[in-house]
Amino acid sequence: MKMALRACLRTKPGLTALLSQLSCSGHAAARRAPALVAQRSSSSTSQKIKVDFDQSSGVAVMHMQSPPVNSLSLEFLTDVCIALEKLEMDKSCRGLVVTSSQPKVFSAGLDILDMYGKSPEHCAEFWKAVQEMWLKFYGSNMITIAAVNGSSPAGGCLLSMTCDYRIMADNPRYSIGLNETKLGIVAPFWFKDTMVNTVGHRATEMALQLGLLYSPAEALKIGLVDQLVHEDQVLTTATETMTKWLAIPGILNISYTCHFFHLWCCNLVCTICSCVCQVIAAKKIHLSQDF
Ligand SMILES: CCCC/C=C\CC(=O)SCCNC(=O)CCNC(=O)[C@H](O)C(C)(C)COP(=O)(O)OP(=O)(O)OC[C@H]1O[C@@H](n2cnc3c(N)ncnc32)[C@H](O)[C@@H]1OP(=O)(O)O
Repeated sequence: MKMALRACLRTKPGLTALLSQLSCSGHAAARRAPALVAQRSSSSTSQKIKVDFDQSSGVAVMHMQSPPVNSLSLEFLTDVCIALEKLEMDKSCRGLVVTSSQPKVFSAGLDILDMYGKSPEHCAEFWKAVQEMWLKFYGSNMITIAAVNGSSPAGGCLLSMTCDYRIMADNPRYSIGLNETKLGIVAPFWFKDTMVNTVGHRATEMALQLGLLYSPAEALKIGLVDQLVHEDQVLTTATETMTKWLAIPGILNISYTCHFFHLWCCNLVCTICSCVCQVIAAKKIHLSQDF
């Protein structure tokens, strides 16, 4: 699925334009962008994101450093999008590892304080930033690996699922999953679709209906993560794994993408049809009650 968006971005200038319109240009441009210096190794830091880029390997590591739990606030999401945009523009950067600088937590998901009691304008901007993060990761031209070195509920799980590969710390105290139902929230359809593309329909159905959070071992079993390693090895394993992925010529990825893009389009059409059917059904019920 991620590959599909990537192919689409490569082949359809229209979508690229659409994505760049959706991109950080509004709120993000107003913020100071961390610069990536063209040298062998460089480091750029915003308040909440630190990016180390090794030019010799073409791999960048994005450290999320927003205490206490890397919750996805508007400010945090904006910094992530700016950093991603910068890396994307640098054609020498081919791989990205995302990890957390916070102990025990990869990301706690959407910042609940940024969603509660805020103006409609703030909520709209916040929600746009969430979608933008998803689009930028899923549509990235880079190979992306999530080094999940702590718990990763809800939006944190979504973030990891937008990556090509997930390595999680093998610590039973950590958990990962889309637990929105437990919070009394319905996960948006694109959260659901991202999970379907990762673990399949049945596992997603169970996970979402019950709002399940999985231990690392359970997550590995259903394919929510791809590999478990000792806590201290998460980042090194991610960079080693990246070498394998980058050894595959990018062109081969593209051929898979066409197939996945087709599936993604079908899925979107089905979702739209199902929404229309629900509206028609609701109207019919309403009319039949009138008579
Ligand atoms: C219409 C919307 C559709 C989309 C819907 C949902 C998507 C989402 O992502 S909603 C967010 C869901 N997130 C969660 O349910 C996670 C809740 N947090 C936790 O489970 C734990 O905090 C976590 C396992 C991440 C870490 O546990 P601990 O290490 O034990 O830390 P604490 O629980 O003590 O938390 C420390 C500190 O962080 C604050 N916190 C935690 N999560 C969030 C969050 N998502 N947003 C904002 N703040 C968060 C927590 O309140 C503590 O604050 P203080 O009490 O001030 O120290």
